[in-house]
Amino acid sequence: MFLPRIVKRMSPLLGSRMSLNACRFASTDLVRTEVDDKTGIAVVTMNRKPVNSLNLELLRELSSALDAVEKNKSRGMILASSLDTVFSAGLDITEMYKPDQARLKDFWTTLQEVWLKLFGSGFPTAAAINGHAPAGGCLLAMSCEYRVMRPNLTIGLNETQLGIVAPSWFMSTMENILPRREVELALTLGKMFSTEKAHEIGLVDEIVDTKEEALAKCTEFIQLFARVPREARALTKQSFRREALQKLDRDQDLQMFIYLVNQPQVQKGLGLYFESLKKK
Ligand SMILES: CC/C=C/C/C=C\C/C=C\CC/C=C/CC(=O)SCCNC(=O)CCNC(=O)[C@H](O)C(C)(C)COP(=O)(O)OP(=O)(O)OC[C@H]1O[C@@H](n2cnc3c(N)ncnc32)[C@H](O)[C@@H]1OP(=O)(O)O
Repeated sequence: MFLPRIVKRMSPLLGSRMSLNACRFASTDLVRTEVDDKTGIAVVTMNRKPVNSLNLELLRELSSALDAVEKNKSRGMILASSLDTVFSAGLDITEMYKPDQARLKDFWTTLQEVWLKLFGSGFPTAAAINGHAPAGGCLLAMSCEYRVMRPNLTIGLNETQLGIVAPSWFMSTMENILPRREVELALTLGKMFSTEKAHEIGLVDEIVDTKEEALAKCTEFIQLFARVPREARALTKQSFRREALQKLDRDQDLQMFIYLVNQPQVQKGLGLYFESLKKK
């Protein structure tokens, strides 16, 4: 459950530029939201060790954080990770392997919700990709309008490598950034791009050395819109994204997901993949 703890104070504990400004914090264990009072930009930080895998609870808290950013009328939102080397490992395999059926339904519905809110948000969004971003992690980053990444990491939709299929709205999200042919190739290969390659093809906008620099670049991007009327900007962004958003038939997508995940060969594949991750 989202229980925001909101305080207003000067924070000598925070590093970088955030420390200079009074900040409001709305935090839970899994997601920390800090709004810089000077810029009005919210930094939403995922904090689920060891790899920010997206389980039901993390997704619920992300969903609530997005509601809070919208409600607070923040100038924009930066999505980041508290972990040193991982942005998000994507969907938590344990939610899909030998699942409790009621929870599985909740899990997928909440993922849809997070995507609809993030991809369809009116406020400006940017991802500070300070660690690897496979599959669902890549989806979150791609749902933002701008991506800044540290070097020597990986990002991509690797689902086919796991023997599963990325839903069509994952594909549309990548198609919002890259040419269709490039997307088809990336998805059929289950390609994980290095930071450098992702930058070369335009999946990532900038490469920086540190998380602090990534946050600063994301802030600069969001501040580009400071003088653009908020509503006009929001409607323009949403017009560009409407087709992809409307294509998602939530009920049908849920039924398809439940059916596919419960197939014995998919369960076997997920089990083997999970074991291989553990043995690593
Ligand atoms: C033919 C028909 C087809 C089928 C259709 C079927 C279904 C279709 C429907 C839906 C599609 C579903 C879409 C899914 C999208 C996804 O997001 S799936 C998840 C994909 N994610 C990954 O492949 C990433 C896997 N992880 C990694 O590559 C690495 O962990 C990572 C690079 C992120 C970090 O590396 P490192 O720092 O070295 O950490 P470790 O690898 O050592 O991992 C630490 C512990 O974390 C556990 N873990 C890692 N990833 C996950 C995860 N995604 N879920 C759960 N747990 C994870 C790992 O096992 C380690 O645990 P341990 O410490 O050993 O207990």
